[in-house]
Amino acid sequence: MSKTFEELFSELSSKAQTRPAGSSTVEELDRGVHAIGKKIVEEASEVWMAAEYEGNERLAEEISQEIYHLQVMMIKQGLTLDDVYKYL
Ligand SMILES: N=c1c2ncn([C@@H]3O[C@H](COP(=O)(O)OP(=O)(O)OP(=O)(O)O)[C@@H](O)[C@H]3O)c2ncn1[C@@H]1O[C@H](COP(=O)(O)O)[C@@H](O)[C@H]1O
Repeated sequence: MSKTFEELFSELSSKAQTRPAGSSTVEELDRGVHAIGKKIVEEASEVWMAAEYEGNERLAEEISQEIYHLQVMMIKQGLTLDDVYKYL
């Protein structure tokens, strides 16, 4: 099911609070900043490779994953959307 950036952030924030069993977000938050940072870097390289070699469908998917991991980092560190938006 598709969602907006804001809807995803709201969903992930709720999962961080309620910690439902089986949530990949809860697992990633528990792995910590170092592990989340590695996912962000890994996905960044996948975005790059998709743009160069794999076509726009794959690129869109990789960008969605990067957005997801960036949002997990925001939540881990207690950032709000406005904390980031103020720099846009
Ligand atoms: N959008 C995402 C999302 N994007 C990425 N991921 C996680 O990131 C992992 C993908 O990382 P990898 O790139 O290592 O996986 P991969 O198999 O190598 O994938 P490719 O890059 O090769 O395509 C997945 O296994 C998920 O754990 C996501 N996990 C959850 N969401 C959404 O977050 C919400 C909450 O999910 P849960 O916390 O699982 O309930 C739901 O709306 C989900 O759709």
